[in-house]
Amino acid sequence: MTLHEVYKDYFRIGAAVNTKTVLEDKDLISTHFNSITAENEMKFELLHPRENEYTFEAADSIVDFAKQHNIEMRGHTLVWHNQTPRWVFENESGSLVTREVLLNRLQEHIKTVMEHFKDPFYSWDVVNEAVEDHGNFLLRKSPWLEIIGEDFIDKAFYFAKEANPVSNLYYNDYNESHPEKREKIYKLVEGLVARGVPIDGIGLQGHWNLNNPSIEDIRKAIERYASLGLKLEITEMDISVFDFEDTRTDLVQPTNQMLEIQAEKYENVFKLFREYSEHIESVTFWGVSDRYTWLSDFPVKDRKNWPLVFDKDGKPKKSFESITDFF
Ligand SMILES: Oc1ccccc1CN[C@@H]1C=C[C@@H](O)[C@H](O)[C@H]1O
Repeated sequence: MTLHEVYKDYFRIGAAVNTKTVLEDKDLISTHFNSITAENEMKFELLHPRENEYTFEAADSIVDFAKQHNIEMRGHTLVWHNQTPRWVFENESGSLVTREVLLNRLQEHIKTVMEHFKDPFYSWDVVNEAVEDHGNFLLRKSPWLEIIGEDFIDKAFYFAKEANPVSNLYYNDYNESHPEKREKIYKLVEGLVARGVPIDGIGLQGHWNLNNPSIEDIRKAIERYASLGLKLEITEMDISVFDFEDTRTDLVQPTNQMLEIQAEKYENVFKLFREYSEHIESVTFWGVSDRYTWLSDFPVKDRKNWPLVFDKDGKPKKSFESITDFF
């Protein structure tokens, strides 16, 4: 059976794709996934590189692929501190714009993007990674926060809801299962809900590795976020064979032990997802197969990684069996 068929009674199964992988991996994608996310093509810098110029071609080729194969889409992402062009925050003289100017630019971007993609996606990451990982500040320093103020998040959700009342609107973040970050994300979203901001869900990115986070920490995060009465999506899942701090560059393929541990971790994580499937709308892998993963360039540049359930040749790994052979 295919991945999305196995999970049809639980949640959507998605993959992050780009204009290259939708061509090279089209069979694997159309067979195993019923949701796709554009890895980069719907980010601010790629849709709206200059104030009066929108470039939708690359994103449209991905949407066309999804339509051809009856695959649903989730949008990523409208507001982020990364991959956003400097022009958004500056006026002609290069100094920072005012709160009003930036709010107008944000509203216009969101309205234009939502109106362009006529058929609404089932969900959108409205704000990505606004919470500071460590320390006393709740929000990460960014031009969005510096120029607009703390309510840039509220405003983004209101602009998105006004432009697209159909899609589910998400706050998305990483390290979401680390207790300290979990409580900060919870506090941010609890405030949004309390103010009546139109947020529908929390995206747990799920960039994990063989050793971290523990299954228990992931369970606690799912329970904590679900207690807000919101939907959950696992939005960018991969299980790196290296710990975040591990900078080794000697491997040209994963060791058998790594693949065994990875398969066990995928088995336990998906067992947990099935247990909480009433709260989980989708599980998206941040890539299609080990042939291409963003982790081969992060956190160590040019260091191959093997984090997904299909190998570099598109063949199912032991991890694939461990998440499909459960009944
Ligand atoms: O795991 C992390 C650690 C530090 C910073 C960001 C991240 C994850 N950040 C994600 C990863 C890749 C990008 O393509 C996504 O848009 C972004 O949401």
